[in-house]
Amino acid sequence: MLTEFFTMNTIDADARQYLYREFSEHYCWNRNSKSWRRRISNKKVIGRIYTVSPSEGERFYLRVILNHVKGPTGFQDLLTVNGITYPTFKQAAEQRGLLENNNSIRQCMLEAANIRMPSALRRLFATILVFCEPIGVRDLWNEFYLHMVDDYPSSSITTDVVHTNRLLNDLKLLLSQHDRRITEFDLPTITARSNESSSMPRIIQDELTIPMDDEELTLVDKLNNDKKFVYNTIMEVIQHKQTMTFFVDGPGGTGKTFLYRALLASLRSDGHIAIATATFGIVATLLPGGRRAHSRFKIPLIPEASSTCSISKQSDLAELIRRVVVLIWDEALMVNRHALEALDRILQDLMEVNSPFGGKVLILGGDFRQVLPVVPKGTKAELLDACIVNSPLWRYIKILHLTQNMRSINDQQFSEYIRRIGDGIEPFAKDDLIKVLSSMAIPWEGDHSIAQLIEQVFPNLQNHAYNARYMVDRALLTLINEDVDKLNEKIITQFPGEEQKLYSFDEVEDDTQHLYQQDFLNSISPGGLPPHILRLKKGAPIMLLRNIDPKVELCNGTRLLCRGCFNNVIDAEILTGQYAGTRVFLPRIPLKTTENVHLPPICDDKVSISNTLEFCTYN
Ligand SMILES: Nc1ncnc2c1ncn2[C@@H]1O[C@H](COP(=O)(O)OP(=O)(O)OP(=O)(O)O)[C@@H](O)[C@H]1O
Repeated sequence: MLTEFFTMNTIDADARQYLYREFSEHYCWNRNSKSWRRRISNKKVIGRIYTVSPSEGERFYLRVILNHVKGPTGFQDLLTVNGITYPTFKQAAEQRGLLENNNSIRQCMLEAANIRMPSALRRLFATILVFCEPIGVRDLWNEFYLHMVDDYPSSSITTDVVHTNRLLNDLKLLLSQHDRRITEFDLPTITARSNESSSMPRIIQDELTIPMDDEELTLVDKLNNDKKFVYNTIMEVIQHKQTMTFFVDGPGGTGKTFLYRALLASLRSDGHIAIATATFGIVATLLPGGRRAHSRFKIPLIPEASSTCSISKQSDLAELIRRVVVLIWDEALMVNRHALEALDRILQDLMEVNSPFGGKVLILGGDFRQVLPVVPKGTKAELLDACIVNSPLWRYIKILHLTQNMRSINDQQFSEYIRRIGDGIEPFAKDDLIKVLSSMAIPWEGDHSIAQLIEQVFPNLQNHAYNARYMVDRALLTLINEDVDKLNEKIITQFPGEEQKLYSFDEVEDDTQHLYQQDFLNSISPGGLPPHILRLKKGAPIMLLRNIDPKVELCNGTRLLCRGCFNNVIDAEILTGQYAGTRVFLPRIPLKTTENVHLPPICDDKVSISNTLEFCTYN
């Protein structure tokens, strides 16, 4: 059947659009003539390939390739990758990026080193140390040392030791942003300090030296009336060293971020320390020196009623928090109240003050019209219970309101419309559906309306593939991942140039008997994990789904432009924010679902396996 499948692919162009397992859905097998012929009936057929255990060696790798290569014309074709024919299916599968290769971390560094961007390479090396738990760190150091120091100035008297120390100090700084120490890794010892002048902890120095351009200092003068009132109320409390927790409530676009920036600029320019955080990394990037609240305060990822933050009283972070005059937490409504309660507990403990948030001035911000915190598979009651407004702390919070929409100040009709929806007073057109303004809508007239939508949002896409400005201003948003995948599929084909496919390596932890087949794992995308196949082209916009490097604003939600794509690394350019234009390397990193995925139970003659297992992917 397989060799006849090859034959059909040689003679029938239509056949070549299918994988082997899909082929039998369109062609049927004639036992007598031992050949395939096109199906005539519309009967639904499900295609599959016999399962093969990894212990069967080459047969297993042949199956892996068959599950990814459409229209092969023979074994030779399957063994050939980029014009080179490999002696085994295993090698061919590795070359196609279908197998996790022991060597893939080295390959990743190698691919990145060829692009000759030493500072991005140093950052990549630190990312690999933090996320990929590589074996043979010293070998990687030795092999890529020269590439990583390539841009350090050299003179006739510069010794190797100078470069080594400089590189180690740079790595130390990069690792410290992930709360990791360089001494945890098998790297040479630093024999000379960088020019750190004071004994002040690095974390405090960083806060005191957050860069601020002149524009930030002018924001206070530009505040409109409602923001001015909120600003003065907060500043008065800070200046009189009183304690208070505020909640700044404002629909999207009313200038909450603008207000925080004005507050931060005023306080920091007076030499005060003000910590800026947000629930999501991408929101935090809008604030100078902003960090994700969970990572800044070391809040557990899934906080519970009695959780606390893991900050020891003697740590530098504790010292920083003691010196802080104000803490800002944007988009606080989208966080589980247990996270806020954990912060309250740790602040009381660190400050040794028995009042809400240890007597610190805390500014929470958000919009009551936004979505509530996520409680996976939670009931309505559980969802409501998770909101910070239902925390016992809420009664200590003073609410301040912003009302004037500054983002659409020149479009009152839209601004009013958005407010009515948020307040729940826009009349329903039918059931619980509201009518979208006709100026914003493309009428649904069948599938071609999708093409129309794409054309409307990305006009003349082919001519703008590398245009960062063009990409920044455009995005299609949808509610569910399935639609995202469908739209991505359509849009990526419109980009010029050759497509590169990147595959994840999926596995179920503790499934030593390989009861879950690769192709099954590849076919599911549990929450938070990307799809098995990433189709990329140079010039295509991409979005990062993981907090990799908050310092350069590389976090969940950062938008980038693909500048190059290899089997183990993506060369990308940051599109927005302070670091727009910076080139970064994105390696494959292991990802794990935050919760157990309910996989179907597998029953075997001898084995049955529980159906809630952790699912990992290496994307
Ligand atoms: N007083 C002001 N003067 C001029 N522009 C302003 C003012 N306040 C806000 N803006 C502008 O209005 C836009 C929206 O402001 P901002 O992003 O601060 O709102 P937001 O409430 O944080 O919105 P969201 O909740 O959607 O994040 C920004 O472009 C900001 O620069």
